[in-house]
Amino acid sequence: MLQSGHPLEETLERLTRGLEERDRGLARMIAATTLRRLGGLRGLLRALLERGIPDKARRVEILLLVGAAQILFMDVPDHAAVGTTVSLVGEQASTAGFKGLANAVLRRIAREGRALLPDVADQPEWLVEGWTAAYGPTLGEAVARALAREAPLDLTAKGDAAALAEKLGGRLLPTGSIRLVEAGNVTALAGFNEGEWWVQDAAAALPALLLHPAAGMTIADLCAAPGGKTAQLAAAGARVVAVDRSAPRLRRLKANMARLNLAVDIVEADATRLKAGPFDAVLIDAPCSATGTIRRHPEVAWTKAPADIASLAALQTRLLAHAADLVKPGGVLVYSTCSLEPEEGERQVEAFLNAHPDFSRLPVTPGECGIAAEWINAAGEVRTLPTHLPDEDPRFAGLDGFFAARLKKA
Ligand SMILES: C[S@@+](CC[C@H](N)C(=O)[O-])C[C@H]1O[C@@H](n2cnc3c(N)ncnc32)[C@H](O)[C@@H]1O
Repeated sequence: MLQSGHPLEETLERLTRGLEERDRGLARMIAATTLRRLGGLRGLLRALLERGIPDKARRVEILLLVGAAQILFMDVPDHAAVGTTVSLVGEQASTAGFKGLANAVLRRIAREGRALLPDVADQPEWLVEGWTAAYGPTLGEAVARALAREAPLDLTAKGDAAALAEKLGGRLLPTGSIRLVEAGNVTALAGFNEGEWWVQDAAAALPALLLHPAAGMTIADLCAAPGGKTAQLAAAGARVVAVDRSAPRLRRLKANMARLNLAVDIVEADATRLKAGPFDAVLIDAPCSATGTIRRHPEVAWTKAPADIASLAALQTRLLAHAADLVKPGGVLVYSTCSLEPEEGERQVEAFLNAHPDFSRLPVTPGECGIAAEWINAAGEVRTLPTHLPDEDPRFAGLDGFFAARLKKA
């Protein structure tokens, strides 16, 4: 998966087909924990294996990472983690010769525990350096640490959020999202089949709120699938034109709207060439590196490279430039990304405003839509971080890293 760049969920879906739900859950947890802690775990193996592992036995390294993750970060009994890993190493002729080594390394990790972990970040260095440059050394490192934690489950209610929070025993956040921990299988939660809510990180719900959607407004959602923000706009009564260039993703959007019983116009198109509008409001929830979602998708940290950020930023620039023409005079444009990288957020908007003097920021104000002052930057844009929304109980803490700017056309 790390080589192919395929998403973790997709890979697990394929590899665990046919397993019982409990075993699938355990496999998911082992894989996600290994990826969340990959930086530290790799450093640990480098320190313990003075001579390294030959390239032809890469599988041994992967098994050791997975074994160490279970010993150091999961409730799996040490003897079980050691035993399973060593027998997997012994299963293939090409790696069987490393059984003794695997046994010795894992037993040492079990004996000495987390004290053995080197003082290195769990996220790739180039990303940590970028966050340190963007947010300062203290906050940048705190962001990297917060991204290694598991995220809670946030839901957006189609109707009365307070009533739904009570029904599900969840916590109602100031922005209207509902936060649950240890929810298990989401499709088994009350109200799923009835279309009363959908899964959406609390920060991901902010861009649509900034438009103050209401009946009588026509809104183009230019990068709409799978439809989290489309659903918010439609549930508020707006007429929504949901555009996306991916047919499979639009099929998911369609299924989601059917479950939620929401009607939207669906258009399969490249939004950089779309001929439509002008609209009262346009939302661009642009494709991005998704580094703000590493808590939920830990593979993102290891499957993205600096060149991806540059090419995504170029696409974002084109999307913004074309969207400018789709907004009617006096209308509003919200641009958002689930990225922590300023190239995909703050700098994108700065460049757009320099090139489009008919647009200006419509700053977000503290308290608007329940948005805390801490989540708003000096320019009046939303910049959430995984360190935001702290809580005594870490299972309830954090937000995805999101950027959202609201711009008004003269
Ligand atoms: C961040 S996701 C959108 C998530 C969605 N707004 C939500 O809240 O559920 C970005 C989407 O942009 C779409 N996309 C990428 N390039 C596009 C383009 N040129 N035109 C239209 N859609 C595009 C992708 O297919 C993807 O579905």
